[in-house]
Amino acid sequence: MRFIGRKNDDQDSDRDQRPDDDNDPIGMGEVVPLHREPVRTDADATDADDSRPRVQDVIARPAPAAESVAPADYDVDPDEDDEEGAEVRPVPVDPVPGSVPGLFPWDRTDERRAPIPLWVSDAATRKAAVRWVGDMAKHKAKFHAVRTPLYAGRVAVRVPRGGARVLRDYTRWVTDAETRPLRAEAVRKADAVEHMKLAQKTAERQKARLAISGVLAVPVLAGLAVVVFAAPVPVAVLLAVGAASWLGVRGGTEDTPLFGRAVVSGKVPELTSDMIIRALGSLNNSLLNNAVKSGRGITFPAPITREGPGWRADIDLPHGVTANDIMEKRSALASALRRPLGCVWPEPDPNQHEGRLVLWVGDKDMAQSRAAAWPLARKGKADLFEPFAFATDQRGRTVSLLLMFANMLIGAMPRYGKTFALRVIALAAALDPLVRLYVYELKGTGDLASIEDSCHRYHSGPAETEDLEATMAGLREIANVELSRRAKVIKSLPKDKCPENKVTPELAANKSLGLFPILLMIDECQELFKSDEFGAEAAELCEKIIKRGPALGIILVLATQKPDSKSLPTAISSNMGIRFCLRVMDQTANDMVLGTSTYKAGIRATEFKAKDKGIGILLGHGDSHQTVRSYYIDGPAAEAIGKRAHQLREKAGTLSGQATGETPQTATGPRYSLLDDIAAVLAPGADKVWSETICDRLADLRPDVYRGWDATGLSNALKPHGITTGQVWLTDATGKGANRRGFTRADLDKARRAAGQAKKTTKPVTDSDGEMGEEESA
Ligand SMILES: Nc1ncnc2c1ncn2[C@@H]1O[C@H](COP(=O)(O)OP(=O)(O)OP(=O)(O)O)[C@@H](O)[C@H]1O
Repeated sequence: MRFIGRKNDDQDSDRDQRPDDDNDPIGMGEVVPLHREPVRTDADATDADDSRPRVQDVIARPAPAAESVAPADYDVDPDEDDEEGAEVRPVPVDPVPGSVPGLFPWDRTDERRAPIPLWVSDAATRKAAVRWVGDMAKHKAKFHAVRTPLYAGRVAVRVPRGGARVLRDYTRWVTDAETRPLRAEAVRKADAVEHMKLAQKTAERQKARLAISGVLAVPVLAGLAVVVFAAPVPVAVLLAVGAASWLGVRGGTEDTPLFGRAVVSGKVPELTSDMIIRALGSLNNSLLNNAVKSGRGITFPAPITREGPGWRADIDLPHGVTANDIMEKRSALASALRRPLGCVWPEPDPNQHEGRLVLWVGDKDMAQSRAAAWPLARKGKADLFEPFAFATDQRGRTVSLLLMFANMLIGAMPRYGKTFALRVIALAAALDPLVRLYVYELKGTGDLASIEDSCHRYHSGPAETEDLEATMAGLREIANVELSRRAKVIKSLPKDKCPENKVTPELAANKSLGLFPILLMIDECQELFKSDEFGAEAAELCEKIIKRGPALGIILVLATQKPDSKSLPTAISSNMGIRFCLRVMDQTANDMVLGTSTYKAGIRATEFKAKDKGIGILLGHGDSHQTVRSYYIDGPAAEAIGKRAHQLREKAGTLSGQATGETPQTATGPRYSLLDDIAAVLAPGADKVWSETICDRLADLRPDVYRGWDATGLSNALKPHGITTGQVWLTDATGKGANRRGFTRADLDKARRAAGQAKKTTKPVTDSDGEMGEEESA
């Protein structure tokens, strides 16, 4: 039993020396923890208040017999404590023996080991095994096929020697050569009787063997004659090759076998409990050191087994040491185990206590292990309401991602796999025909072009003004229009159809509601955020989407190669739900992508090396972070998947926007400006107007652009132009006065003048429906 509070000094020192002695910490037989009941000393008697039980007054003494501990002893009545003359009565604090769960086997929470080995039950491990056998067979066939001429040469050289050996062995057999030493020994001992016995036996054997040879010679010679004179040439050649090979093998020496070895045994050292304990003891952790020294405190709740291409050990660390403590020292652990860093993966077990460590040690460095094929690469659809395969973990198991109701940030230094990771997400979303795709790639290399013809909006460009404007158009369309439209639709739905006030698969599938999931993806988003012209507005719009989008079925995925506060506003980095950080150089970048203090907590993408392409830390998708490698989908594979996605959408009738051939209104497309359009529909002489009136008139003016706009959307669209809407008193057509949201002509004129000054020459602008035009000088 254990104590709460303080024991006497002797006990403490003893306990220090024996940290794991559960049963007898002070060497006095079983001890129970005790509260001090009213202690009747003279000093206490003078001050009744001091006699109340206090935690630091806990004492210990030999345990009473278990049965003498009545449950009533657990109730300590504080009033009783105050009674003068009460006896010192120890009160156990541990539960009554027998009341603890675990007394009966069915009360225990023992983990059951899987009856079927993992390589049979786990599809990934099974696939890895089958793949290994196939690969090995292929490799051996290729290895020996290439060496065939060499083997033929060796056979030719060895056939005479092989023939001579066969002849020698035959002669030895016929002449009973193996008994020759016995006969010689009999001669040496001058044992005539023994010699005669042996000689007679030998003569009999020789006779019998010659007879056998004579009988066998007939079919052998006949067969030989048939092969030479009558057998078809291929059969004769095959038999000749077989015989020559046999003689060649017989003619070889042990040092130079006929066939070379196709595989040099690269034995991976086994992982043993001794190795693990020694390694844990070298991590400079005093609790671990004590446990290693005393030989107690580190236990293995399950045998060390093979799991996937590596070894798995489940370890219960000493009390007070957490799995996180070990993860922080992964590199020291790898050094202690004498394995490359990319092979050593300590992790917590989310289903167990904090001190349970799962240590997986791979046979190969993660970066060198073979990349698995993406499960959706050849067939299948995706459903963004369900997790889709995004990556594999160190053990080759699929790691799935549920993007619905979340946002995602991907960050890394250049050339470490951001775009490849984005490609997996983009292709998965493209394979869900319900999802509307807005894809902006500001590197300009067309890395995501494979899904262009499935996208509602797609733009790829080297972050020039027009590329940023195209991206802003998409952002405005979603943040200023879609968000409020969707919120209205959801609000108007009956409770039984939308109980959680968020988009459900059923609502998304109902085309008339327009609540299809939207995936907005911006690669190299730092280009947008650091732009003087668009940065602030982009940050504001993204924040809006991040906060309100998930419930409304809108998913924002951002990728950046420059995770610093200027290139990635904190309001955005701190609100992203899912994060994937590939290799970064420093703590700041690490914490920007993965979240504040993650570096300190030992979650470090800085530890990846130059070879760790596509490998990163994924956080926010499950209970704990994971090191994963995104699926590798190269250009041609992406093209093929993109084509399939387009066909799926065509069949489902969900192609829209640019995918249907609609030309986005770019800088060279139709030219118009929101401010000019408002000026055009504002009644002459009116010095103020309601937003809803302007929305109706704008929809009449350009239905393709302004249809569906409401007062909120208009306010959002006007904000970047410096116009704030507010309550405006006007009378309606019936002459009834009312206060509604609107703005003044003075504000409109001011904004148009400002726009004119900012752009003396005409310059492309985007409106809030994502269409682009040109704003002219006022
Ligand atoms: N999952 C992966 N497995 C193996 N290699 C990968 C993986 N992902 C990326 N790579 C390799 O890394 C290289 C760079 O990838 P990618 O183009 O995605 O980098 P990036 O971070 O987007 O670069 P940039 O910052 O220049 O945009 C690729 O050419 C590819 O060879």
